This record gives sequence, structure tokens and C-alpha cells, in this order.
Amino acid sequence: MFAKPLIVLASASPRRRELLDQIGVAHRVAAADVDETPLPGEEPEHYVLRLAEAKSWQVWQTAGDALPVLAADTAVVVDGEILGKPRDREHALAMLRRLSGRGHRVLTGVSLRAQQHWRASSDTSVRFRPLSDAEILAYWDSGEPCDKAGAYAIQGRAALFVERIEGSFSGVVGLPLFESAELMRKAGIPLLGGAAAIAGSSHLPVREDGRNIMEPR
Ligand SMILES: Cc1cn([C@H]2C[C@H](O)[C@@H](COP(=O)(O)OP(=O)(O)OP(=O)(O)O)O2)c(=O)[nH]c1=O
Repeated sequence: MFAKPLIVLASASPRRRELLDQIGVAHRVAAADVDETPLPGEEPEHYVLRLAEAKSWQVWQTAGDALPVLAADTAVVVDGEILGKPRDREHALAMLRRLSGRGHRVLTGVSLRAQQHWRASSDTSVRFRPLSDAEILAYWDSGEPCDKAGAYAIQGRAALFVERIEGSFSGVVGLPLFESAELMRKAGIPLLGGAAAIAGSSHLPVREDGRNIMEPR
């Protein structure tokens, strides 16, 4: 028997589903379809939060069953530039060559929408060892890069490239579980049998009026 869903996950990403399963949050899925083009000069944290909010809003408007809606967006950032999912093979190879032998950041924005709106983000530093061109080509052939931000999956074979990570592993995979759980507790969604809000948390609720509200935190 399936557990009754507690939330709607506004995502087509199998990784996000698996991560929610990992912490035992029963959910149903309704994918959102939003334009992922960054605004001119947009800061990476603004970008991932804006897209996460747009995804949760789109599903909230159409879901109809009043369940809280959770959405996320992940971007790789190198030299201040946002790398999304690669368009094609050449784009993926160029991204991987750029990430080789240096550090980058992975940002994930999370939005949880019910009668109120809450949001959070994770910012993780990842360092790749130098990659040979043969390795990069073989990695493309593995099929892993094509639907991943930055053209890699830390939870897959790209684990072979990661020298160091500081921050949220689940955030890199696409849904920072610690931060998401804080938001879910605030919304009264029971986790491990409890539903109490976390005292002193820094995540502030966001006014609910349907617009993207991006005041600095
Ligand atoms: C960096 C990295 C990203 N990713 C994935 C997570 C996301 O699925 C994807 C980033 O693209 P997103 O646009 O964040 O998500 P999505 O289009 O896959 O899914 P949806 O919008 O429907 O929720 O990259 C990994 O799986 N592993 C990694 O190591």
C-alpha cells in the first residue's frame, strides 16, 4: 500500500524524487515547465531561487488539492557564470573542460508553497581534479552528463572527478535535504513523526501574492 502524499514535488527529476524518498516524505509528482534562461546580469542565488519559486507557483496554481508544493533548481557556477544543463555534446564537453582541475560552486534554490511561502538555498564548493580529454569524452559517452547542471552527476561516475566537496551533497544532487526539511517542518509537514518548527531558524516566510519576491536575506 502506498502512503498518502504529504506534498507535491514540482519536478521531473528522478534525483529529487529519490532524495525525498530518502527522508521518508510521501509525495506525488507534478512537473513544472519554466523558462530557465538567466536574466541579464542575474546573480546565481537569485537565479536558482527565482526558478524554484516559478516552478512551485506553476504547480500550486494548477494542483487543486491544496497540498504544499516543493520545487528546486540547481545551477553550477564558475567564474560567476551560471552553467545550466548542456544543450548538446559540444556544450557538455566545453563545460567539463572548464571544470577540470579547479573549484566551482553548486547552488540549489528550494521553494515550498502552501498558504505561506518559504524558501532556502544551499551553496556548495566542489573541486575537480584535472581531467584528461579522453576521460571527458568517455564520460560523455556514459550518457550521464546530458540532463545535469554543469554536465555532471556527483552521485554517478563524476564521483571519480571530485577531489573535495564542502557543503551539501544532496544540494549538489538537486535537493538539499537539511534545508528542505527545515522548510517542511515550518509548514507543519511531519518528519520522523514530529512536526514542530525549528526555533531560531533564519529562513523567513515570503509574502504570498504570486510574484517572485527576491528581497535580500
Ligand atoms: C551538479 C549536479 C546536477 N544534477 C542534476 C539535478 C537536476 O535534476 C539537474 C539540474 O537541472 P534543474 O533545472 O535544476 O532540474 P531538472 O530540469 O532536472 O528538473 P525539474 O526542473 O523538473 O525539477 O541536474 C545531478 O543530478 N547531479 C549533480 O551532481
